[in-house]
Amino acid sequence: MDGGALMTGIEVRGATKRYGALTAVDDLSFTVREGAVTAFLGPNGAGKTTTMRMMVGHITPTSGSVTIGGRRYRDIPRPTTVVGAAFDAGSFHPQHTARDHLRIYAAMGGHPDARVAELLALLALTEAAGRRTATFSTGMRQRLNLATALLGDPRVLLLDEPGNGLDPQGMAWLRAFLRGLAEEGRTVLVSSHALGEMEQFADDVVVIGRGRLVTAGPLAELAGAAHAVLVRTPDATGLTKTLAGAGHRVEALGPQELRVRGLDAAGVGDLAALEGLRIHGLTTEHLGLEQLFLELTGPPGATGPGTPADGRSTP
Ligand SMILES: Nc1ncnc2c1ncn2[C@@H]1O[C@H](COP(=O)(O)OP(=O)(O)OP(=O)(O)O)[C@@H](O)[C@H]1O
Repeated sequence: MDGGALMTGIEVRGATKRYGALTAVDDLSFTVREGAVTAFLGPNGAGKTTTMRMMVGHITPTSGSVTIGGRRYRDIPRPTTVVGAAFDAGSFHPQHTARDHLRIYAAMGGHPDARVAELLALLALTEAAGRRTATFSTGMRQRLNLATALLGDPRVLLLDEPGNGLDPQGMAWLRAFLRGLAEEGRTVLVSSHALGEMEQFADDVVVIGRGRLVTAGPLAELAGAAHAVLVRTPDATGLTKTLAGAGHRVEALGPQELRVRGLDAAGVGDLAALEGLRIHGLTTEHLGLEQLFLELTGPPGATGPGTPADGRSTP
């Protein structure tokens, strides 16, 4: 996520949006790189939609800037050829057919009419093309929304909760589809509050809470950092003292079982060896993104980001 490859990357710099006394987005900075799927994560009301709407100029930041390929959306000529955005999948005119809908948006964006049939085929909507959108299922709506965003063959895709309401099959299809777009070199930013969904296919994550950045970076790095080590030791008391003294979090699971955070298995073994403490077993426990997310954003009602975990174990 370095700033070098920002041809069609997204750059959010100190973006703030206030609504009266409420600060929906608060001095937010992050970048989104091309050729990757970036999961934009946060609990309800965190400010994801507000931030994404700033990217396409629907909302003007109170301060700070949001640029795509170094330009504000409104300064991009024929912007829908560069940026495709999908927000509310429920906002189609109910009497329009899928084909009508796409033809109207194609005309508005100056895209060739032939693109409509191409996209209907790509999104498996050809058979339903003549049906009124009022009769569409959630999955069809989400696919029509994606088709609309793709009309201008944009290099940048901003998708607000595209997985909302999808069944497991629909979700599997969406994951493969978005990965394909990223592999073509596109910038794909996908918001979600359903974190388990994103864990399976995102390259990078940006986590926000209460309008502020909580963390951003490659998912693998974050998930790698979020592990615990389960230790079996007859010297639990001594090892707890040693580990806690070195600043690591230790939880007693039983008389001879500890869970350690902040250190990998080799580190635990080395510290124990230094102190002449016996280790009978070391297991690394990987935390899923869901657990990581809870740790980062805190449980509902927590006072701020970074609230420590409540010590629950993962299955
Ligand atoms: N037009 C508005 N006027 C006043 N407050 C607003 C407005 N739009 C959003 N907000 C508030 O800003 C905060 C962020 O909202 P936003 O919709 O961006 O969050 P979100 O992360 O997309 O949430 P969700 O996952 O629930 O969609 C919320 O507290 C919301 O109530």
